[in-house]
Amino acid sequence: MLAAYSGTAVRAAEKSLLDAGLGGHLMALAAYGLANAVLHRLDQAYGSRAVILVGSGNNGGDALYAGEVLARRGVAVSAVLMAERWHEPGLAALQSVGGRVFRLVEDRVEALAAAWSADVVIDGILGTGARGGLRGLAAELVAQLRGHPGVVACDLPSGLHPDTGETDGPVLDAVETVTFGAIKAGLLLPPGEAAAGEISLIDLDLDLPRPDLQRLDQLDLAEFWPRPGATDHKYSRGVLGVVAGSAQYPGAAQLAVGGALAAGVGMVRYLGPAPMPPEVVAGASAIAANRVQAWLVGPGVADDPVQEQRSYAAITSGLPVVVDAGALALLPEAVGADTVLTPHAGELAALLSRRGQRTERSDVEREPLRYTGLAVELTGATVLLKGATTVVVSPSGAVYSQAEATPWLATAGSGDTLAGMLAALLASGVQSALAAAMAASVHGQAGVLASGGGPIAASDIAGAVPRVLSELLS
Ligand SMILES: NC(=O)C1=CN([C@@H]2O[C@H](COP(=O)(O)OP(=O)(O)OC[C@H]3O[C@@H](n4cnc5c(N)ncnc54)[C@H](OP(=O)(O)O)[C@@H]3O)[C@@H](O)[C@H]2O)[C@@H](O)CC1
Ligand SMILES: Nc1ncnc2c1ncn2[C@@H]1O[C@H](COP(=O)(O)OP(=O)(O)O)[C@@H](O)[C@H]1O
Ligand SMILES: [K+]
Repeated sequence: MLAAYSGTAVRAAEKSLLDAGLGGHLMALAAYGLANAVLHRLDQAYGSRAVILVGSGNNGGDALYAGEVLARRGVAVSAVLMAERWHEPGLAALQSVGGRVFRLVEDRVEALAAAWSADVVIDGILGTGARGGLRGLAAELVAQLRGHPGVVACDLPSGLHPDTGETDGPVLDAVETVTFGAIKAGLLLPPGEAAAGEISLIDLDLDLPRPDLQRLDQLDLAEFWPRPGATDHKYSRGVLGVVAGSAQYPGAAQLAVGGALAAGVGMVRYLGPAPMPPEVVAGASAIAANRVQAWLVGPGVADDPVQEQRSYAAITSGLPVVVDAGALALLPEAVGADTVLTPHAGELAALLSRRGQRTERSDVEREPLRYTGLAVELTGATVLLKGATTVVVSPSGAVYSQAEATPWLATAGSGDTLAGMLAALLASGVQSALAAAMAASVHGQAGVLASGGGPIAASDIAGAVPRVLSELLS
């Protein structure tokens, strides 16, 4: 499990060490970690060139001391002072080993040329002390360096909000971010997380609280994915009730049920008009509440009053329920954490607008964590926001982000499959936010496996799920 923290939490954890006079020691550890990561990227240190973009705070200080280490190893190092102030001892250390210095206000052209001809550009402009994004000349230089293949970010890409992943102004895409003390949550959150590249953590032995964000890995999935025991039978594994599809949209129901069966559930009971595979119990007009452990409602139900009525009954049944697609519009005033909403950005904007918070899709795309949290606050539900990186927020404050997916998953019906997989986990008794993160991860991995780098149809995703799971669980 990757654990990530807000910038504030990391700074608070550092405080006792700083109070004990260990600030210089921490900076030295950070600088060595950063320099080592850069050295790993260079074929050989001697004869390579590095340019350091230096902001006014300690982030610039870390980068300058890393520059000193690199220069001692034979790298030709130049620093570009981006602001009117800089970390004086750090600059003196770099100059003492022959580092060159440019000042952005005076030497823009030379600084830009040096950066473009450098093997590595270290982005040390802003770290956890930033307020807002890059402005003025710094923003211009960074925009002119867009596409540089050798950017290594110091602690985080400058201009990326450490807590939220939001960006305000240009951000330089890094191949690697060397982050200090703890992974910052913003490095794992859309829309800015892609700028971080590969993430390396330099341990500073901080005493950290509960993480602000978690990302599940393969070991977590293997631990938490339900597997039947020798004494299990179909009812003990969990029975899922599904209200999906309509005469107009039968396919959504088939994909959702396909997702649930692939994820592994004891039985699916289906309400609706879509043709179902033989393993599904279908045909009843209602299902007594005690005959299922969880519900999935919504895919393909819009504009079918009977399906909408059934969806509403399931949502208000008190059982765990996944509310997807058309059923999002049927949500009562308040629900509980066992209700999991699965909107994409457009559906989340519509949901918030119905609750009196006028929101556009572009707002959600700019600040996904904030608007997902707002939906949790306004509904009481656990919310999974779909996208290239999927974000899950629960009323308990737990936040997950999963980024296994491929853009080939952006195909009609892909979300129906995800909803089915998630609902299967709820029926098996997995706690809702964890189930949401697990479903997003395995859905993403199944998409990657099914795609193999080329296009997929939604039904291919469910087809690949058992292979992903058998690899995980064996
Ligand atoms: N604490 C520790 O022990 C350790 C900390 N470590 C390192 O310290 C980093 C945090 O350092 P930090 O607190 O000095 O802040 P930092 O991110 O360098 O930038 C703030 C400076 O930039 C300025 N500024 C702000 N916003 C701006 C904007 N939008 N555009 C332009 N300028 C802006 C602001 O100046 P002001 O405007 O306030 O005059 C201020 O001077 C952290 O990320 C990690 O790398 C590690 O060494 C481990 C030990
Ligand atoms: N660019 C992307 N990269 C990776 N995954 C994506 C991307 N766009 C969408 N997805 C994933 O594909 C699925 C699309 O769901 P959704 O929009 O609900 O489709 P539908 O409603 O047609 O089923 C989600 O799981 C989402 O996370
Ligand atoms: K930085």
